[in-house]
Amino acid sequence: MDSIPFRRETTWYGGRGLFATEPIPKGTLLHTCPAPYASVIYRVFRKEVCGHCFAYSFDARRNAWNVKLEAGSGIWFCGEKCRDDWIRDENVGQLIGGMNVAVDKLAKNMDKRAAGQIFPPELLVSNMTQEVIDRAWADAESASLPTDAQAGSAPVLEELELDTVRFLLSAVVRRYIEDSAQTAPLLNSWADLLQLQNNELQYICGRPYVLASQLRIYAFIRRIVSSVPLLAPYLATSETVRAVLARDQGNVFGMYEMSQEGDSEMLGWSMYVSASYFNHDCAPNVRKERAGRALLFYTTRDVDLGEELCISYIDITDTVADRRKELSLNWYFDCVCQRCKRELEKT
Ligand SMILES: C[S@@+](CC[C@H](N)C(=O)[O-])C[C@H]1O[C@@H](n2cnc3c(N)ncnc32)[C@H](O)[C@@H]1O
Repeated sequence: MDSIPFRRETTWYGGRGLFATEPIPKGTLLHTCPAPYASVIYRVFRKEVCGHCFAYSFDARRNAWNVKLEAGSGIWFCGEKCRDDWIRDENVGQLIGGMNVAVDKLAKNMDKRAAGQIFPPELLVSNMTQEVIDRAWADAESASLPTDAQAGSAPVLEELELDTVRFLLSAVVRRYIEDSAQTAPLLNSWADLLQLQNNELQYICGRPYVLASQLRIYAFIRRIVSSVPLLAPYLATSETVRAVLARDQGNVFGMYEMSQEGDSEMLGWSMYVSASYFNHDCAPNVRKERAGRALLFYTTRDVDLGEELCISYIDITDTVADRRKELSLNWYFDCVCQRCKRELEKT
């Protein structure tokens, strides 16, 4: 099929979705996202997973990890091709490698005894509003950067927060690459990313402690980037970091590796902008497949003209109650799909 057989439209239940513009046979490759806009491999997997193609690279025959380090980057690769492609496409100006090393260095200097501390405590309010959030970010922006004499006073971050730092930095570098036009955006631009659903208020209202965590992350990133003149403009305000954080929840994809036994392990997460327009259905007609850095979307059955194209965000073998709970808790919506409707009517 030469043309794209779907288009983006407003759904009857709010927001946008993708709808078939012609009948589409089962097994059709609908959409390919060649590379994520931003991504991170969990630190614990960094030496086991290729930093470019995201392959889990344990060599069972040699009982050894197959991944080779690109010196000075803090990133490991399954082989030379991935390393060279990464240097060419991702590590423009050695920014990502440099950022990774700087994150590791600053993280080492954190006072681990203080890990987990939550501040400022006044942000732990249960009646979180957009106004409280906006004010907190404005205060964080106007806070002055520590002087060299205070170099040891880096904000203390937990492991997942440090992974979030790396995820955000990958977005900052991607934005810089786009602006400096060193390579054309592969598929999605910063402007496209900004069009994604913003879940900031829902996320923070549901988990008020997240706001203080996000501000610590921003303070940590400012410390790292203040010494990199090319990236400093993106951190002068909180716009870039806040925009990505607001779209992280509810729009990103887990990076999974399937074992031969059929278990899946989450290795990290990534943001593929165009792929985020697939809504959820508990009886989906589209499945996604990761092929290296790319995400591919295939129809799982024949689709009629005008039908919405949906993937599943969760384990659809769960009961209707469990599915709805999961979607509400972690995806912030009440599912309107026909399967939920049918199953709810029976209960
Ligand atoms: C990844 S986004 C999908 C694109 C989104 N509709 C938009 O306009 O940006 C996920 C959001 O879409 C909506 N959504 C997706 N599947 C849904 C469903 N089955 N029922 C109700 N809302 C759904 C929810 O607002 C959810 O937070």
